[in-house]
Amino acid sequence: MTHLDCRIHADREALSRAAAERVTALCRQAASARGTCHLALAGGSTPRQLYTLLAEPDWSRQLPWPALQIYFGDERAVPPDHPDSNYGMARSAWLACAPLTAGQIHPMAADPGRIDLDAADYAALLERRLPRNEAGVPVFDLILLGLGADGHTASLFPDTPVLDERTHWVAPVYPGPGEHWRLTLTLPVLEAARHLLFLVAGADKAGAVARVLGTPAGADPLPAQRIKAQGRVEWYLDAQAAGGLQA
Ligand SMILES: O=C1O[C@H](COP(=O)(O)O)[C@@H](O)[C@H](O)[C@H]1O
Repeated sequence: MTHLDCRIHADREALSRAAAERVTALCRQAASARGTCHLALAGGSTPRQLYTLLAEPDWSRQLPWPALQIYFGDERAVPPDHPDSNYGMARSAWLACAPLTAGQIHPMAADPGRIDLDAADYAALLERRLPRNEAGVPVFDLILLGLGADGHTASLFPDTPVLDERTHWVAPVYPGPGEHWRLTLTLPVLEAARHLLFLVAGADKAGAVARVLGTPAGADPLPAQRIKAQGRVEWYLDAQAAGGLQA
């Protein structure tokens, strides 16, 4: 990865406040430089507190609302009101009270019965709405990401074929028995983004963080280690998640 930048915060609360400040600043920068900010949200437990903060008036008034276009980095094939829906979580924590029109929010619809078509539809949406780089890859201004204890990011799981996907911008993933099918942005899209912001909290992530940030990629890199970012990558960790890094 290039331009690696890692910040360690005392706890989840401090991490979320710092991330709210950074996300707000990056959205404002994109809006003033290019008129639009194409922002992809992460799901999972870590960003919920960030979204809740962004819904508060002090943060909300700083966001360039008319310029925001909101997308998702990954999604499970569940209805929006399902507890595992990334869109459902972002909607209840933030988007439901945001001054956005429906046309500014782009949930990643995923239905297990037509998952390939859903992937193609979301990729086509990205091609229509986002600027593209010289290789034709849609370019986000900012993608928020998390890191699972197993090293997955977005829904790029270790040892799944999606890690080799270079020609489709959105792909289906089946993480394993008992799991929902998912859709995810693929590595070329993460790599083309202007900014990637990883938010990682909790002691269960310490091993994955130490491996991704503290060791060379080696022969069997974790999904997050495979990202050859063309833009800037920033890691916001809490002290527990950073616990395996050398001081
Ligand atoms: O499965 C997922 O997990 C990752 C990490 O989530 P967290 O709960 O450990 O914060 C998340 O980034 C991704 O969007 C989600 O679908």
